[in-house]
Amino acid sequence: MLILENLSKCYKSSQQPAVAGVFLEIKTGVLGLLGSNGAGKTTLLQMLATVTPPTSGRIFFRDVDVVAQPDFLRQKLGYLPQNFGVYSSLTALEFLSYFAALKGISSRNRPMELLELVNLHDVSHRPAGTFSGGMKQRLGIAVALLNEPEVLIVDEPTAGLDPEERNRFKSILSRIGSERIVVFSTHIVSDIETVASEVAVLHKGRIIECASPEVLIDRARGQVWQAVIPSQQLPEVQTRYKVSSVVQKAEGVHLRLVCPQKPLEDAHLVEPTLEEAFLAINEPLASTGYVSI
Ligand SMILES: Nc1ncnc2c1ncn2[C@@H]1O[C@H](COP(=O)(O)OP(=O)(O)OP(=O)(O)O)[C@@H](O)[C@H]1O
Repeated sequence: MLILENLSKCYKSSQQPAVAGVFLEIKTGVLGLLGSNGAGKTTLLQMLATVTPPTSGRIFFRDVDVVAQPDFLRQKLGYLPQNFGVYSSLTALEFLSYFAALKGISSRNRPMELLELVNLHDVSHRPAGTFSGGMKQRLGIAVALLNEPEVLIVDEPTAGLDPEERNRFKSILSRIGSERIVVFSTHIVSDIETVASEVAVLHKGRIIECASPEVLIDRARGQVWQAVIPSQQLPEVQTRYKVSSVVQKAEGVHLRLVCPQKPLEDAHLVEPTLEEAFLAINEPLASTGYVSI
């Protein structure tokens, strides 16, 4: 288990802390760290990955304080940073073999085993520079897994990927998360939906929610409504309520909105989506620009 205790990070150039007083207990499984741009996700993951030290607070891995002893976690850690780059002229196999040598991995078979795991074995002899964004990300995961880490940290892995690549990537993360700690950050709610066993929501450096997707959806039951309104009423409804979807049809505008009480006379309750569960959490989230794709 990874335990974050009152973790904070203040950069010298900024008056606001990037991460402020975070407490978290991270167990085996996939933790999705959800937050809008600038919420502090990268800073938090960099502290977890022992790349940057916290200004205050502690991180424990198996009861060892890894702020004081970073090497204890580093040996058991895989980290895929946000801007992972490949050496374009090296083939996937050469690239992995190069990192295997750097990390002191003696098994000659390990690079090919990992290329199979991330489904790149068929293109192992292709230069990595010719790969799509998703293929490069999968190669990055293979690099992060070289040392068989117990903790895998992945920063915004699905940014810029098409839906098919995104799904492939998520299924790899969920397979890895069945036996290790995986922490990945995103600002896309639908990324969390199918892969994360727990979700922590970061807002202005603070964790404002941490629960499983099922619990979050359950809490939103009774607060999500569907209604059909004339299109001229839409601007007013949008200013008064948290509207989660709008579909224009011949008979009027079909909309879904999040509200603790019945908002409109003809509204009826519907099953919440995870995105609506986030809208229901509290006010700041409504304006943080989460997108569902
Ligand atoms: N090296 C740095 N020096 C000063 N301020 C920084 C530094 N890195 C991040 N920040 C600031 O800390 C805050 C959190 O940034 P961070 O990159 O951790 O957020 P994020 O949630 O990962 O954002 P994004 O989704 O855009 O990557 C922001 O206000 C950012 O401007």
